[in-house]
Amino acid sequence: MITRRKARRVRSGVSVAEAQQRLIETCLPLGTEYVAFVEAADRVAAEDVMAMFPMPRFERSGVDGYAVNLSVEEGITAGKTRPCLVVTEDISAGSNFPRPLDPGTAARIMTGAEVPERATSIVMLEETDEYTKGNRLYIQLKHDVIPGRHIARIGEEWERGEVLIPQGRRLGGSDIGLLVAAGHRRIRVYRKPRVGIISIGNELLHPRPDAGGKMDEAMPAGMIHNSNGAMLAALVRQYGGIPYDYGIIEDDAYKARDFIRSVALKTDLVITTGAVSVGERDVMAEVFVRDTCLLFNKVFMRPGSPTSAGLLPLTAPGDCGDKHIESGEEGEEHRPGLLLNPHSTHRLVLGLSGNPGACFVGFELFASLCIGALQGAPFTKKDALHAFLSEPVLKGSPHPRYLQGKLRGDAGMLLAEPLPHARSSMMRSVPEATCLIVLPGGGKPALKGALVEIIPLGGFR
Ligand SMILES: Nc1nc2c(c(=O)[nH]1)N[C@H]1C(S)=C(S)[C@@H](COP(=O)(O)OP(=O)(O)OC[C@H]3O[C@@H](n4cnc5c(N)ncnc54)[C@H](O)[C@@H]3O)O[C@H]1N2
Ligand code: MOO
Repeated sequence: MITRRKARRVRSGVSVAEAQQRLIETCLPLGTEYVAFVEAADRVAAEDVMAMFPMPRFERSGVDGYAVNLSVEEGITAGKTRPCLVVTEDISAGSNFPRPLDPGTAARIMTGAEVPERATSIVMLEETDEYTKGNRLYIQLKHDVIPGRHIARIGEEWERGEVLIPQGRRLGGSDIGLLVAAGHRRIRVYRKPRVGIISIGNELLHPRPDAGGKMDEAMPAGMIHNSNGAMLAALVRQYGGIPYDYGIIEDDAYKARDFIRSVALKTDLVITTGAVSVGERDVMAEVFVRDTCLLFNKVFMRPGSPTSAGLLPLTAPGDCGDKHIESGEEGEEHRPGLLLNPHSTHRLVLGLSGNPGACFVGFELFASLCIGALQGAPFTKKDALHAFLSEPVLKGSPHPRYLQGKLRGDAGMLLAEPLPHARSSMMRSVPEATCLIVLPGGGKPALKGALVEIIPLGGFR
């Protein structure tokens, strides 16, 4: 039997990339559902969307002007007098079946209107002089007329059956415009992951959102507000999940496990914050080793090194937790084989640090990927870019650091500025951060002007 103390110390450390890979392997896309286009923003397409008809569907005028029926010789006059045409029709956008245009005549036509049959070109309004004779309208052409000008041909933009929106695409406003233009009223999307959020710590006070006013009046010494729970819920929503904030639980490993299991049964992913380190009350450290199929419980990074993840069996305590305890020695790697269907039998529990800065970084590096993968959004690994460090970072670290930073341009170069309160225990800088600055491990300081990897923060598409 493993002791409680040992459970907290048995650590299975991995790199950030390995931790991301292990998480992604367990996050299979959830089921799908149809939503109306008005509900589809920020959802992920679960099917290829094909055009129901070509675009344009009819020959369309690109300008306000006159449709003309002229032979090439009549239109391109090589210095001879340009033709004068009688206007026989007035075609506005939305008119159906305009009458075919007789040779040598013109029809007034608006942008977006259907071009009449036998029209050879559209002449812009500005390129004609209009005059009336008797009660008839005529136009005098001021320039040569190039055949086919300003006529958008059927299927010029897309043909019927072409894939316009690929499966796996997170839908923005422009995708929804395309969806409707292509003839669809609804789209099949992946279900939004339900994400249970649990904050652990006896020092935490629940900020009741409905209480109104300031919250600090009756706050006992030693207590703090559960700001991580609120932050995580908002971040989950930002990344397309549905947050369920289950509030605060006390530092008791068995109660924590049972509570987490009850949350896991109602959600698709559980995120906890706090109690993952090595302290006496760090009960999540115990839960991960004893009760889950551990994926990792240490990541070689700062901040957030105690970040942990495991698959919690949904039925009675599964034997995979026990297996890890039997074989687990301090620092030894133990990883379950990939489960065939983690959704149905187990639930992924991601344990983020309680330190607010570390909790934020952990969310951006790990939780956001899980929420994306559960929605079928392609795994982008948060593409890394590079920028020049605007200030030196003197404090080295044996493990890579993920510093909150702000991106700005200077003389055409991208600079990454480390933020002053970018510490694990602090959250003041978090709202200002637009990237994470990745500083390699090895203990050396990073110099001003060094080219560093950056991970832009925010949504993914
Ligand atoms: N002896 C050691 N101590 C610590 C180690 C270590 O290796 N050995 N690691 C340190 C590192 S690194 C980190 S990070 C923290 C991680 O601690 P936990 O994730 O277990 O978090 P807690 O101990 O529960 O809390 C840390 C800190 O954050 C505050 N907190 C917790 N929950 C919330 C919340 N929901 N909202 C706002 N603030 C929260 C909590 O009050 C603490 O101040 O451990 C180091 N220690
Ligand atoms: O890993 Mo901790 O988040 O550095 O302070």
